[in-house]
Amino acid sequence: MEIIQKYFSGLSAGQLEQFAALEGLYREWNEKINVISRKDIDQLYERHVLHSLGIAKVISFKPGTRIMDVGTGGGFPGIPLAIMFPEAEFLLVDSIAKKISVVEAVAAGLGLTNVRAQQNRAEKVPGQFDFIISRAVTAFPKFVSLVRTKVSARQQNELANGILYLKGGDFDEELEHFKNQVKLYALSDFFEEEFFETKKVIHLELKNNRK
Ligand SMILES: C[S@@+](CC[C@H](N)C(=O)[O-])C[C@H]1O[C@@H](n2cnc3c(N)ncnc32)[C@H](O)[C@@H]1O
Repeated sequence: MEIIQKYFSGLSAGQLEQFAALEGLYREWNEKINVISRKDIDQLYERHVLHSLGIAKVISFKPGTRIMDVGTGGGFPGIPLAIMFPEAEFLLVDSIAKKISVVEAVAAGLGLTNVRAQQNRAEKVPGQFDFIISRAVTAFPKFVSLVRTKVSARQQNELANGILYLKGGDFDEELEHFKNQVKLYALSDFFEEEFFETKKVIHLELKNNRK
């Protein structure tokens, strides 16, 4: 929990309470439905919460921004970002119903009013969003093809609407086709822990977003 305050000052008492409550909620729910590996749950704040908040180092979502988290699993990166940006609207989507039930329970436990959860395949979700966020779902080119039509043309943030994808390791090959279109933000520029050494936020602006 201290690791969140180390990198994000100015959180309200309510936000601090919500971040603090995550550990108990995930421990409780992870016993019923496994959404986080046992090894990782001991490092929940670094590997899941702070990693998700890497996106908050790249953009501060304006109030009213609509964000879809695709393949959210137990709620990452969507839940920590929904705590961070209470005035932005988050739709957390996963194709597996059990995972969505964990997301709903955690969001209710935190009292988050800006989170909706939907069991669906990303490509079937109706509507459009300013940003599609995601971590660890599929190879980048496939991901782009899944969500290409889901990005709204109405711009309301400094960063152009599109995809914000959390990736680690060597993904040069996956980005080959998008080389001149993506912008990479190294999380090691923001966070000093070894876990973030190769972690990046990939931003891809998506235009031509008609169906
Ligand atoms: C490895 S997990 C990652 C979960 C979470 N994003 C995280 O980083 O902890 C990938 C998740 O993506 C979901 N998924 C894969 N393809 C999907 C699709 N087309 N639409 C919705 N969910 C999908 C899977 O059900 C799974 O829960």
